[in-house]
Amino acid sequence: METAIDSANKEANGISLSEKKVTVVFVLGGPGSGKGTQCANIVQHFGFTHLSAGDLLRAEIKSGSENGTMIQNMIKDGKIVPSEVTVKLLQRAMQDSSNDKFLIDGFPRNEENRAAFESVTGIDPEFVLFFECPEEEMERRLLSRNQGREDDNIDTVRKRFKVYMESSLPVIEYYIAKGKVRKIEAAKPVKEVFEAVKTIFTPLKEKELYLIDCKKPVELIEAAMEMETEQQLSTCRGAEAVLNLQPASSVSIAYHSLFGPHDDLVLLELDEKLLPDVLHNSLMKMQFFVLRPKHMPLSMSEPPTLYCLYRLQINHCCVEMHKILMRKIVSRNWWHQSSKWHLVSWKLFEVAPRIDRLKMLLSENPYRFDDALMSEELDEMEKNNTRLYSWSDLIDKVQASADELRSGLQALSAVEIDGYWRIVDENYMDGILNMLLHNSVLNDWSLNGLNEAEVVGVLQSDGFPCEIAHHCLQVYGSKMDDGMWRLDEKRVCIHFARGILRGGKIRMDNFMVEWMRKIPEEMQASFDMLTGEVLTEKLGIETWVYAFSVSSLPSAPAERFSMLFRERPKWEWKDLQPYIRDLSVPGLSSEGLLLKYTRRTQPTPDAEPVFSAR
Ligand SMILES: Nc1ncnc2c1ncn2[C@@H]1O[C@H](COP(=O)(O)OP(=O)(O)O)[C@@H](O)[C@H]1O
Ligand SMILES: Nc1ccn([C@H]2C[C@H](O)[C@@H](COP(=O)(O)OP(=O)(O)O)O2)c(=O)n1
Repeated sequence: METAIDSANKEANGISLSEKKVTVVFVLGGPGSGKGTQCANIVQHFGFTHLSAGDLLRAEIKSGSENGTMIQNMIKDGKIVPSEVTVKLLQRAMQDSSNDKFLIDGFPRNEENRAAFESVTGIDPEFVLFFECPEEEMERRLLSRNQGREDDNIDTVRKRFKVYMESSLPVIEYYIAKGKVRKIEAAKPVKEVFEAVKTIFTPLKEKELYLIDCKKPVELIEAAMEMETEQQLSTCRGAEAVLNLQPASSVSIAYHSLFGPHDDLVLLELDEKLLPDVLHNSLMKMQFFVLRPKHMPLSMSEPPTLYCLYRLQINHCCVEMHKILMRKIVSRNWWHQSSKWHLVSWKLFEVAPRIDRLKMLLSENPYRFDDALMSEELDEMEKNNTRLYSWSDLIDKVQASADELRSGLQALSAVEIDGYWRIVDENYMDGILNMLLHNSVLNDWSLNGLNEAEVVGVLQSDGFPCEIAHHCLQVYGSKMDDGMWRLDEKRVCIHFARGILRGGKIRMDNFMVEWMRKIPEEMQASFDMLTGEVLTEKLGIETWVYAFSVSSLPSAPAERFSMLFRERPKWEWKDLQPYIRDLSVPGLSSEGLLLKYTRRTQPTPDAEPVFSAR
């Protein structure tokens, strides 16, 4: 009968394992230190294949190999079997496996083992996991192991300890010198030991990022979630466990092998109202979408810069999604292995939506007077060529929730025209606002009580499209309870200040004269309104004013601060505050932001603090 050793011999000239690019972790420690127990956990969570040298040798005895008796006698005596035999068994097991990540447990047990493995396979271990445990504890464990092992008797155990001290410890010292040993205190309870083991394997896993593939059958996701979370969270299972995850916490989830491998990120967006449905009834209809484009940054060290999105579909019709309950980053890897489940652990980070990107996209092609004339003639082809974005295009490109996108569009004063979201050119907005004000004088309208239908009708007859007329009311006014519109003094005044300052820096007195001249009679402008819109500068005895609008600054804090300090190396708090109050960084207070990006100095205790670049 052909044994494992015989056939491994035959294969010795086949594909070399080093060509197969395998990852090997050696697991060492005294007999009974818990190597086998922890290896089982590592396999479950990190997708390695476990190869126990002892188990392979015992299987070889059972197989009736010609070496069987020799191996049996050596084990009974606590001795180490010749490397030739053990290395071939390991080599054969690795070659037979479709996995490329192996935990080799109980090997190399002496220098000869180590050298033979190295020269036969050419493999250098990724690292060596070393379980350190006092002898009394190991002895106690071995004598109550109850696996029917012939060598778990006090005499053999003592011999094994001696061999371990004399032959195995030098191997560990060899790897310590190479900086490869990761030591674990193994005398603690199994769970605690595994916690320590996990932290060692986690950085290894983080080298790769994976995602859920939306094209795979949904039942598999659910089944997989059920399986893993059942073990992990007794009160909270399946999709519920995922949905209930708190930011910065994590849960391990298993996916069926049909899902892998993946290399992207996922984020969850879900209408709160749908939650009960999702949790109790419609689980089978869940579908996951991946919206993160390939070019997104993958750095795990800066979670707030990562954006990912996974969406929920119910009954195969896309549901309008209102609220991000959480964003999830699949932060763990996915080892290909022969067993059918793969494991992945999710970590949640709150991330900010990419509103700068929205601004950039919409600024590519603002809506101008010409568009108003051409709108009807523009066919689909032309629209594609002129970079227009519908709601769903923006959801895809901006990676914000529906709510965030809506408020981003509002902040940019964007308007939906013919199904595409547009920023309206400033000159065009100026034209329509002036026309509205002009008509209010002609028709004796009060700016505190404008009739929508009348205003829109008149503006339309002046050649402005209906959507733009409505948009003008929305941008510069607010609708009151009685259905009438009131123009907002501040917004109108800022509009005119911006218009004047578009020409560049201007002396304060000239600016004030021109500004007052533009402002409608019913309104009162005050310079305070321009906080966060303009900066002033003393040149000799004169004060000059220039546009520096918070809305034109990037929304990412690092870029924002760098822009601010480029503008002015030192800022007093009262000047700085309007330019940073809108910054919202999940998990970081405004105090935290200042600490992170600025250096604060206070010449005397009662002087105003001054902020400069850190
Ligand atoms: N951390 C631990 N605390 C208590 N008992 C343990 C622990 N780890 C393993 N054991 C038990 O000790 C015995 C030896 O563990 P095992 O994993 O077989 O060790 P090894 O593979 O290093 O010889 C087993 O019966 C196991 O259930
Ligand atoms: N590299 C190895 C590993 C194990 N053996 C033999 C000698 C060991 O005492 C037995 C049992 O090893 P195993 O790793 O299964 O068990 P313990 O860690 O000693 O509890 O197998 C060997 O000869 N060479």
